Amino acid sequence: MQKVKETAEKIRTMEIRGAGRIAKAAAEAIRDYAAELEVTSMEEFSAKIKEVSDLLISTRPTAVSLPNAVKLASKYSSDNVEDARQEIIKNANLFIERADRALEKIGKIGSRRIQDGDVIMTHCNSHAALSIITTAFESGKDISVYSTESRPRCQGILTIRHLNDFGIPTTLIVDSAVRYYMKDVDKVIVGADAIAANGALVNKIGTSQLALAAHEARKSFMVAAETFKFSPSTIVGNPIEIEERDAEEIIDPAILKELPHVQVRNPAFDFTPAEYIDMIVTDIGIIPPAMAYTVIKEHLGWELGEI
Ligand SMILES: O=P(O)(O)OC[C@H]1O[C@H](OP(=O)(O)O)[C@H](O)[C@@H]1O
Repeated sequence: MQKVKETAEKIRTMEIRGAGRIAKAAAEAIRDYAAELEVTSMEEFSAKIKEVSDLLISTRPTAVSLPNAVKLASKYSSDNVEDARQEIIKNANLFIERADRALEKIGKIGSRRIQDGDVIMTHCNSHAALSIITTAFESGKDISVYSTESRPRCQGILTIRHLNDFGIPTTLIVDSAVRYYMKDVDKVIVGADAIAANGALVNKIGTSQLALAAHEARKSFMVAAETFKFSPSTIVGNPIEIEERDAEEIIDPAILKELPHVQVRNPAFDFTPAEYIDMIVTDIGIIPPAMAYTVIKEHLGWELGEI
């Protein structure tokens, strides 16, 4: 349990972050917990697996990859402990392998849509979006990137380091410079924390500003998302909760204490409506946002069981 608690804490504090990475970390945590779990009955086994699943899911509320991963990894049908344990180990490993393969596939599929000479803008730090960009560059395309700072956690710094390691010409800009530079950009590529059944995207706060600016400037807006980023529960109209993080990510609490009339809001994500999205690059191919429901139904729904 201690190891699961540590992983949960790392996800909560964002030491482990990125919708895909937290999903993989949760699957690993459940697998290792199940492998070592000592119980005397199946009831106890089920209760313990549920307890760790709930703990992991509670760490961050928005990225649907997390509950999807937990549900897929902790799935078992056997009614004896040893077989159920082996099922969980197998399902968790399957999820982890699938997640790694998905990133590669998204890179291959998405990079075909990048033209030689393209200037790309990206936001935050998405491993899926970066897979497209670096695959295109490695296939010999002469591209360059504008990367936003992505306040308040500044994940843009991770992105520029990654792009720099590949030797990709990159410009770091503040979030408020997105519209100013959009005229110089050919394509916007962002990741996803969740995609709703109606094709709306939930991603790092500020993503919808990139989408609006791209729409205004008639630039292409591409989303890179593994199929496990699609949200099954949105089929039945459940909303996706937007995580609001601590004020101290934005302002020193000592300063805030001196300002009794000031409050701070710090939503970590926003919604981009489907009409601003040209395509979603998934591991099963490129789809228009209107096909989100089909992805959930045919590639997630059955595996996740009852919504
Ligand atoms: O799964 P990958 O593509 O890496 O990232 C997807 C998204 O997850 C991140 O969330 P956070 O930084 O954990 O809040 C960003 O919003 C990013 O766009």
